[in-house]
Amino acid sequence: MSESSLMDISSEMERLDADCIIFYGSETGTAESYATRLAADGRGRFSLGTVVANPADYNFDRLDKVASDKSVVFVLATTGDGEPTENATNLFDSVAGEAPALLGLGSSPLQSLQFMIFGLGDSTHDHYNAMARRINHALVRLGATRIGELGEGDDGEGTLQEDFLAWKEKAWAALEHVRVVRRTNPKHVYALDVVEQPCLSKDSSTVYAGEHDEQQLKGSTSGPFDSQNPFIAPTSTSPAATSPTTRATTPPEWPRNSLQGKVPVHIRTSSFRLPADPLCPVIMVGPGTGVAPFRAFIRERMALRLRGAQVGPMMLFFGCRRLRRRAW
Ligand SMILES: Cc1cc2nc3c(=O)[nH]c(=O)nc-3n(C[C@H](O)[C@H](O)[C@H](O)COP(=O)(O)O)c2cc1C
Repeated sequence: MSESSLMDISSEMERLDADCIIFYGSETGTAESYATRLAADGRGRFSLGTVVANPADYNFDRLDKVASDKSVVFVLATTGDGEPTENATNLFDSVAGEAPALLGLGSSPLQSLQFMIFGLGDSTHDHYNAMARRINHALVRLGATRIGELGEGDDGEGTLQEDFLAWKEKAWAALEHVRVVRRTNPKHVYALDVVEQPCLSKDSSTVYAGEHDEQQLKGSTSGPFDSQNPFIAPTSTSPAATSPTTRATTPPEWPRNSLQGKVPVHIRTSSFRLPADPLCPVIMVGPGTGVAPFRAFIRERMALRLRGAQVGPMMLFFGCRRLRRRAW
């Protein structure tokens, strides 16, 4: 795109009535999907007008024009040898290049800009998260104020997802301190009745504890848990293997302080399903928590088999970077 056809950020935010623009620098799509999730989160939780934007389409030389009641978010992967992704090169040149045009506007041209930033990187590379670090440094040098921490997700340690989720919560909390944002009740939250069954323990064969994520295994999530600070138990259920009344079981460490007869459950629907034909052979590759739906697939076919149905062969490949991370 030629320089003249690049869009002006502040006019575009005005046109779209956006409170928050989220730029992603992405080579293989992860940063883009995180930006999209962040935008949905901001809309759902705070009714923020969020827009996801490709930096390749925008002119960053006039970042100073962004109004002080707006927020700019950067979700940036590092590629090459500590380089910006292809779609973020103009962002990099305008903000962190050798002679940013913005510097021609004075010593602190971005003093009214407030930004949030999360980097995606891999600590096995020499220039870990170089893109987010350099953009963060350059923006602060140009006078901008960061909201929350500089988030760093580590693909090398396999904690990208957990790092992102942890950063996101802190970043939203920081935004609440500097902006008048009101939390809204998230959609798709169901209040399920809690039925105490003292005869059950965590070792009972009918109790399924879900897949714990990295933070829960480390014990770094803490209550009180509610819809704004959810206790996440990534899990997947098989309709053939479970009855409607016992389908959801709480993990043994479920925070009992939040159970007052009802438990709010946010169900994220997915279109990820077994093939309709039960005879179809299935090869499943599920590293990390990605193995959760496959466990349900296997239980589904086991249940069908126990009922006398013919089912196709299944192969599951589970991978993780280190033996000690093998949670299951
Ligand atoms: C070819 C290549 C080069 C990379 N170089 C770096 C690097 O220098 N520093 C770093 O922290 N991460 C590096 N990474 C890791 C990526 O930033 C990380 O995997 C990120 O999640 C990719 O996000 P994306 O899917 O949005 O492109 C590299 C990844 C690839 C594939």
